[in-house]
Order: sequence, then C-alpha cells, then structure tokens
Amino acid sequence: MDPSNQKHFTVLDYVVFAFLLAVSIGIGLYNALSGGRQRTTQEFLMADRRMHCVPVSLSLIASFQSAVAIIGVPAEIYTHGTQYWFIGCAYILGLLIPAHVFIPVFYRMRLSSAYQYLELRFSKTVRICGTLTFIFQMVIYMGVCVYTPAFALNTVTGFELWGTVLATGLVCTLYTTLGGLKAVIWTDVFQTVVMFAGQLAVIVVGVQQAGGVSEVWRKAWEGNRISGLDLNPDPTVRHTFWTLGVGGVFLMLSLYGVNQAQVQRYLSSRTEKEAVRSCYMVFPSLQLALALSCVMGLVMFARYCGEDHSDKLGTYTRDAMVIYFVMDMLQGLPGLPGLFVACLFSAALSTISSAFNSLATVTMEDLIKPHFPLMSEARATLLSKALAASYGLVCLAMAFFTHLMGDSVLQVVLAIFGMVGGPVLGLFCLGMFFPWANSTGAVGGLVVGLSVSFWVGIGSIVTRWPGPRPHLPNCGVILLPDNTTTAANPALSNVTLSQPTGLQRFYSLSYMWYSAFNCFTVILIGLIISFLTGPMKEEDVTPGTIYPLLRKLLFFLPDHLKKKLCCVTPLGQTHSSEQRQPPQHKEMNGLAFQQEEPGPAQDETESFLLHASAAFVEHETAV
Ligand SMILES: CC(C)(CO)[C@@H](O)C(=O)NCCC(=O)O
Ligand code: NA
Repeated sequence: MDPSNQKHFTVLDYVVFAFLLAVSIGIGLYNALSGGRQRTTQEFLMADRRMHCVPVSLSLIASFQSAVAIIGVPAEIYTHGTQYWFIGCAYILGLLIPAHVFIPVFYRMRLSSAYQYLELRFSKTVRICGTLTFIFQMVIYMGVCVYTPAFALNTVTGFELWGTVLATGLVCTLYTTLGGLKAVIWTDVFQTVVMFAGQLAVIVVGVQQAGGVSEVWRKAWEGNRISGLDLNPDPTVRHTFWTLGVGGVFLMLSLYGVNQAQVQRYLSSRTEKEAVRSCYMVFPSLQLALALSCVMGLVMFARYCGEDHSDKLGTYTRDAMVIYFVMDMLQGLPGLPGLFVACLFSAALSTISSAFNSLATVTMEDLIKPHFPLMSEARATLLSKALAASYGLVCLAMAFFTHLMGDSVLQVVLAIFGMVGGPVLGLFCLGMFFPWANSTGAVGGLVVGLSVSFWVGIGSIVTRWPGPRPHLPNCGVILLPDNTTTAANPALSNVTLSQPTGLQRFYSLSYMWYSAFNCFTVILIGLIISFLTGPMKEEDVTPGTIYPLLRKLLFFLPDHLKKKLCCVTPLGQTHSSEQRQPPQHKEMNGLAFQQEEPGPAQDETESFLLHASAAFVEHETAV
C-alpha cells in the first residue's frame, strides 16, 4: 500500500470513537449495579422479562446489522447497481410471519431458549441438534463481525488490525458480562442511533460534494447503476426480484423468526403484544437502514465514476473501498471520520454482544441446566457470566480464522446464514406446521438438510473460486454481466459466463435461495422419514407446539370441511374455551398478561395456543 495514499485521523476523531466505547461500558456498569444487580439468570439472560417495545425493536435491528452490512451493501450497489435494494420487499412477510406465527408460539410457552421448543415438540436429541447448529452459526458469524471493520480500517488508515480486534472483543465482553441482556439491549439502542448518525453524515457530506441529489442520480443513471425490477425466474441468477424478494423472506425468517438472538428479545418483552409491536417497529427502521446503505453506494459511485479516482480504488478490496471513499471524502472535516468509525464499530459491537449473550443463554439452558437440575441460582448466574466471557474469547479466536477468508464479506455472511440458518428454520417449520413429523424425521431431516446445504455451498466455492483475478471493475457505463452466484470475489463475476451444466448448475444456485432451499429440504426429508417410521399421533403432540397452518390457509371453507381436511385438531380445542385463559397461564405471566384485551381479537389459533402454557407446566414438573 502506498503510504502517501493512507488516510489519517485527528484527535477529535479518536475522542468520538473513545466516547462510543466509554458509553457502552458505562451502560454495562449501570446495569450491573442497578435493578437486581444481575444476581439471577432471569435478569442476566432474560432482562427480567420486563422490556418495552422501543428498546427491543432497536435491539432487534442491531443484532443482524453489523459492519458487514454497513460496508457490504454500498460495495454491492457500487459494483452491481441497486437490484439488492429489492430485499426490502422481503421485510414485509419476513417480519409479519415472525410476529404472528413464531412469537405467539414461543411467547406463550414462556421459553428461555428457542430450542426448548424442539424438545417439547420432538425430543431432547432434536433440541441439542438445534442448539449445536445455532452455536456453530453464531461462532462463525461473530468472528466475521469483529474482523471485518478492523480489517477494512487497517488497509485504509493503518489502524492496528489486531489491536482493534482485541479492543472491540474485550470492550464487548466486558459490558456483556457486567450488565447482561439489559445492558446488551440498551447499548444496542445507543449504538443503533450512532450507526444511523454515521451513515447519515456520510450521505449528507457526500451528496453535497457530488453537487446535489440530482447530480448523484444523473451519474448513477448514466453509469447504469439504477436497476429495474428483474423478474428473470432463473434461480442461478444472483440477484433478481425472486431471489431477493422471495428467497429473502426465508433468510429473514431464519433470522427474525427462529434465531435465538431475536427470540430472546421477544421473550424479554413484558407482554406478548409488546413483543409483536417491537417486531412491527423493526420494519421502518430496517427499511431506513437499507435505504441509507444503498444511497451511500450511489453517492460513492457518483464520486468516483468516470474520474481518475478509480485508480486509487483499484488497489483495495471491494469492502475496503467503502472505507477509502468515506475517509477520502471526510478529510478536513474533523470529527466526522471518527463518527463513521464509531458507526462501523457500533454496528459490530451490537452484533457480537447479542451473539455472546444468546450463546451464553443456549449453552446454559440447553446444554448445562438439563444435567444439573439442582444448581443454585447464584451458581447458575455466575456460570452464565463465565460463559458470556468465554464466548468473547472464542470470538477473538474466530476473528483469526476469518483472516483467512476472501473479500466481499456480505455475500459470505448471507450464504452462511442460508447454509446453517436455513436447515434450522426447516426444523422449526417441520415441528410447527406438520403434526405428523416425529423426532426421527426431525433429526434425519436436519442431518440431510445440512449435508445438502454444505454440498451446494462448498460445491459453489470449489467450482468457481479458482480463476484469474482481474482488476476491480471500474465504473464504466457497462454493468457487470452478473448472472453468476459468485461475487464473493470480484474476479468471479467475469469467469463463468457460459451456461453451467449438470451438477455445476446445481452448485450455481443463487446464495439468496439457500435459506429457502435448505428449509424445504429439511421439511421434505423430515416428512418422508416420519411417514416411513410411523407418523406422530395427534394425541402425542404437545399441545401448543403446532400452528394450524392448513386451517388458517383454508379459512374460506366451511367448518365441517376444514375438520375433514385438517385431520389434526390440537388438544383441548373447544369453542367454549375461546375466551378463557387457563389459570396457570395467568399466574405465569403475572400482571403482564392481564393488560391484554380479551375479546374478539382472540381468534381460534390464539385461544388454542393458550393451552400451550398449561401443557408446558405439566411437562416441566414431570421432568
Ligand atoms: C439481515 C439483513 C439481510 C436485513 O436486511 C441485513 O441486515 C444484512 O444484510 N445483514 C448482513 C449481515 C451483517 O450485517 O452482519
Ligand atoms: Na449490529
């Protein structure tokens, strides 16, 4: 790297950045010393289940919005145009379904870990399989999250790489371990605000320097970066309306529906309504986050398009390019580079802190507690804190492995979400929507699903990654002919232009389909194995674990026909019980549930789901 090209920070920039770290630690300390002082697992892992919807919703966005998206989305828009923006369409169903299917089922069972559901519905084995898969996914993810901003910053500014990794990892471990979930959620709130502020500052300055909104638009338009709706049905095309708008729904479901980091936030809400409301509130904020990062890509394009700047960019990876752009533009505006760096690290910190806390929760609830039912609360809390801190160390180790990975980290992360999160989503769908599925089917489905998923995922890497490494595509008028799934490396988009055949076609499935494809594999294999080994009987299924999907979809049919078609009636489903809450339920949710308005809002599904809690109590006491 040419040192004369390197960007530098002023004192004010360091102050802004230090402020972010100090406030985060402060919030951790405050939550360690206030409230119940983090002396129970209920407080440390579940925030006492007293959270309001506003902090929860901001925290929900923060969980999966890391520096990977902050850097990756502008880089994607800069090179391939605005097609990726259509992923915003997937947010509609991707949040409505969690709000009205997953949250009611999980919340009413009063779970701590989402994988507890799998034991209630299937068996202990399935629960452990689900937990281990989740741990695997999050451990890889958090390594990428802590490494990405540090690496990008290092190549552009010479910021010490491993020093930055260490500082982020340790600060995050500190406040997560001190303040538990409350600290994680409240730092998320602060960090999300910083994240938006940083992006907004870059855009405002960028638009101004580019000569106004219309100028940015004109350059992007002439540079062919404004994409229309691509309705090409070919599943191997990387980004189309179908891969983003439909495939994206499954990606969103695996993250916002069944991922422990998010489920834990729903469960920490004071009421179920509050949890649903927080899920709704994610929608506008997530659209805003997407819009900001897409616009940033366009502004960047407007700045470098057709000018000799692109030579300077050529030496960087696509991700580092974004940092270069920001530093280049904000030079001479003291404090603003610092604000952007704070934005980047806010995004990273909020994601890894969620990962630490959710990993500590599942390790405690799913792997340790079942073997030590008599463990005292004090000891369990201490152990949970030790677990949160240990995952902090694991994260640093993973950052080192990420070092070995390629660039364009956005696609890598979304592919991992699809490869590992997709099969887990399938497992939950199998349990919730298919009463016939049994435990053998669930385990078999998951194993086959993960195998196929890694076969395709690794296949796509092996068959495409080798090849020439051309110079970065410059911002000429011709858009990259991008009909491959492999922009994980900019070189790749130029490699495979001939139509793939046979297995290669299978490997070239768009990474945006991974979640959906893997989810359906698990369901299909799970059902086949279940029918071969003897499907589950109606009366053996724990009530409240099934969501009557078929009945809901056939809402237009008369009652007697529905009964015939949907052979499985959840236990205890009677019309007279519709308005009644089982006493156990009320007691378990304390005051919280009494705030819910009874009456016509409660439909059939909700009424039968109420039985879930009763069944859960019986189950737990029997154990
Ligand atoms: C989860 C989505 C797809 C929602 O837009 C987005 O936040 C994203 O692209 N995340 C990438 C992963 C990350 O930022 O760590
Ligand atoms: Na984040």
